[in-house]
Amino acid sequence: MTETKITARNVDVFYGQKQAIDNVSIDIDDGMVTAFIGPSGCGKSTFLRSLNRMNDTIADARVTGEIRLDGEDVYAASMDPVALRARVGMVFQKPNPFPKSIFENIAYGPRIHGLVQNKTDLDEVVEKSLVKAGLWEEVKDRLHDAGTALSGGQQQRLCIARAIAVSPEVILMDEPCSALDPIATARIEELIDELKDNFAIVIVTHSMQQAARVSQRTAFFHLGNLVEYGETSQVFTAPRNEKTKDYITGRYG
Ligand SMILES: Nc1ncnc2c1ncn2[C@@H]1O[C@H](COP(=O)(O)OP(=O)(O)OP(=O)(O)O)[C@@H](O)[C@H]1O
Repeated sequence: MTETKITARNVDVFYGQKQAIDNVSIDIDDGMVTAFIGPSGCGKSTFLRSLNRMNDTIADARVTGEIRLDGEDVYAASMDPVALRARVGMVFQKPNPFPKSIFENIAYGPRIHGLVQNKTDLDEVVEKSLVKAGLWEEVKDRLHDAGTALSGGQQQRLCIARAIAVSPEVILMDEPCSALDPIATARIEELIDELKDNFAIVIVTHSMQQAARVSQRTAFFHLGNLVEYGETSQVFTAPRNEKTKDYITGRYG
């Protein structure tokens, strides 16, 4: 049975006086991939970042409305943003490994969140995370090499492994393949498909083909509004809204 992981109600996001997200309400389900699509500047990344309070780091950004993770108010004073971002992890456009070894990239999170008691536990978490991210076989003999020495696609899988290492419930991905070649992209897409059974995944993508390939739900944003949200197959084959139809048929973008 489908379970809702995140509920957003009447969410507005402002940068100073400028409104970037206008009254968005959406339920994001567990155990599947939700794609956010829409023309450049429509607010996809802004809304994505509001789900784990990454907008808190932008000085003049302001979020109103309600966002709940498993019923808990994400913006409550009692919610620790650092703990929240471990529960709702994030993978960015450009792979951004720490300037540390492959091992340390993964070990850092579990250590600071107190998820491991000793070196054996830590080794196990590092291995499991790299296995889940499909990177273990490629790096197991060079765990102490710099993470930045990996290829772009490997670095992105390292960043996914780093997110997984702290046992998140949700993984937010902001155009995770935009800096990758088609082969590395295909590898990440396969990985997203494998991971979806254990996490709720939300992906912002400019590629409608990618949204169609990897997601089960698609949300179409336009000028800060959520125009249409539904099963990916429905949104792509029988869009209910004219604007969605125009966008997916390439009439504007
Ligand atoms: N840090 C910021 N300060 C001020 N305005 C911003 C900031 N980030 C985004 N915006 C504005 O908010 C609006 C939504 O931007 P956002 O990046 O969320 O859109 P997007 O749909 O993800 O775009 P793209 O597909 O080009 O990445 C845009 O008008 C943008 O210029």
